[in-house]
Amino acid sequence: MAAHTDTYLLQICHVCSRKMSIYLTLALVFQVIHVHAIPEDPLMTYDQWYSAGTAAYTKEKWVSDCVRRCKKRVFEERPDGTASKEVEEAFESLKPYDYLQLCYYKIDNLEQAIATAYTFLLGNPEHEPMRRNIEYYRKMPGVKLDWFKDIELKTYQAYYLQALDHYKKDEWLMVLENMEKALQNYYKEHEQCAALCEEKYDHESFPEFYNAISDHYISVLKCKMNCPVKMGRVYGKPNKHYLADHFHYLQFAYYKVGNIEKAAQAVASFLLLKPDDDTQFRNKIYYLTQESISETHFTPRQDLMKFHLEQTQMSQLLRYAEKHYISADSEMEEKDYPEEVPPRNRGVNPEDLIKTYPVDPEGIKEYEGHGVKIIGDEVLLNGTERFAADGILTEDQCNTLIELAQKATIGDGYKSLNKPGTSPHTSHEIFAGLDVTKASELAQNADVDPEWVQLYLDVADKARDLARKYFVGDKPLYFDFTHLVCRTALEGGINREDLSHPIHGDNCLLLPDGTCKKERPAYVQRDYSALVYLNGDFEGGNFMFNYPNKTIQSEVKPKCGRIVSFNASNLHGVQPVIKGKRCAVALWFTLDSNYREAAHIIARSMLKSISKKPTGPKVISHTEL
Ligand SMILES: O=C(O)CCC(=O)C(=O)O
Ligand SMILES: [Fe+2]
Repeated sequence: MAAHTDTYLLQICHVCSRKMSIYLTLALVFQVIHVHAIPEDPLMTYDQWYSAGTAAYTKEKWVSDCVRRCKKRVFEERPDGTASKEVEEAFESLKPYDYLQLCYYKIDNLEQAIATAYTFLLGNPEHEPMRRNIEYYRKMPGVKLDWFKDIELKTYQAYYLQALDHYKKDEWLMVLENMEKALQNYYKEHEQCAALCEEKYDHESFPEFYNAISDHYISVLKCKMNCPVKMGRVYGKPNKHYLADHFHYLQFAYYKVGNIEKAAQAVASFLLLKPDDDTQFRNKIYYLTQESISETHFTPRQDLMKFHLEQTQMSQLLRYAEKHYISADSEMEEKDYPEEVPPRNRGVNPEDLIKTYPVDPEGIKEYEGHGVKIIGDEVLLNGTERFAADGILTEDQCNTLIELAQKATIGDGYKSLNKPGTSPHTSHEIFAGLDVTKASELAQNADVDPEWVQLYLDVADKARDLARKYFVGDKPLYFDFTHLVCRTALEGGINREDLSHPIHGDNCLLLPDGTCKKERPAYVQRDYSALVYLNGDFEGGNFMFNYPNKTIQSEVKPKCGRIVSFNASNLHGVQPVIKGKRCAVALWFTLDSNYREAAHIIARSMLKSISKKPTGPKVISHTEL
């Protein structure tokens, strides 16, 4: 490469390169940072600008093209805020830096030539000519090391890369400091990226007003959904798990500095984004073996939950739009949004064991053996994949488990949603729960009789066995989460219009149109659910299966030893507990071994290690049905 010194050419090149860099800055700035700088030539589109620059470059017409472009001085508004696909792709592969570096070199701006060459090479490490250029620059006299810098690097990426550097050197506190900053800057950058999607939208035709609004909105949503993809590029290379990876490094660094709770939280955050990750699942099992850690510590971080919820809602909206608006080519309808509370007092007093609409007595089957009797099937319970049975626990066993539940922490399991002392679902009840890990810790600390915990684990096993036999046959069914919960009515809730537990599916997000989407943050891994009831001496609190419009399909009145089990997508809820305390063991099962709850295994081994041997016949056996 030979440097030109001709002054005129130098000027022209300067203009060209300025246009290129204005374009670069503007296109990136305009699209990413939302700053409306006024360019020299407001009528030129980005595409025109880009092709002008590249034409001047490729034809080595450093004079004519640049001059022609530079003479055009019209001060109107830029006609197009977006670039074509090809131009966008060129930018993504950092191609403009290739042009720019030569331009800078030709006008003897070595510092910028080096920075642009270096930036290009980072994104295109296999590019031999640029590698040779860099070698050439390195050997030039007067060149400073800090001229080799990445112009494209954003703050969020810079912190991320710094954190990785510290990670390599085992500097854990520095990893934490930089990775936390990287995360906060990622969210900020994402906000800006999403804000830019609100830019004007060019309609191909002239649709009528409502269609125009819908089209625009859909295009904005699509653009916003693409932000994490765009932002996951480091040095021009895509990383699909860029955001999730932050939590991987955070969990390790928090572990290294001894903050196991934050490490567990980071694992849960990672799994929220990438639920089938084996390594993090194994980490989770490992952390669960630590004394201070229980299942409840595996709650994703608030900032991520907020971010993830927004993403999920956007994708739901987009799907909804694609299904109902784009494909059907019709307007979205609001009219069949269901009511929040199902119609009650349908003239039937829920006194019977099971109330169904309609009732089919023929559907009742006796389930032979071992004291368990199926009292409700798909016909009786008026829906698919569901059953109810009696006799899974004796009165004594129910009382023991209720006693164990007294040790439950208020709000346990729903920490993030719950005001202390009330239920996450209704302000008229107290909600307190105990998971198996917590229960076994209580046994270990001699706060409860280990037999009680053994009973808790055994009834969970029995419920799982029943569900497996009823729904899946020979395949294994794993525990996903197990929770002993009591809901206690507060005074003065007689005329309540709310529910104890709003209508929901256990593995999906219920949308206003009554469909239930299997998407995070719902626990999509859950395949079957079961409730084992421990008492019936309270008012209200019937379990119900519901139609998508939230009206009732069938009800189950809780009583000691009764189990209701169903496909986790079945819509269901709990009617308000008007008086007294309602206790149950809630269980969620999964067919996916990646999600198996390690807590049961750990709890059993904890119990084994407790010297006090269980006595008496309270423990139920894992009998075949
Ligand atoms: O307690 C019940 O009957 C149902 C509770 C429930 O649906 C849940 O916790 O997801
Ligand atoms: Fe549920």
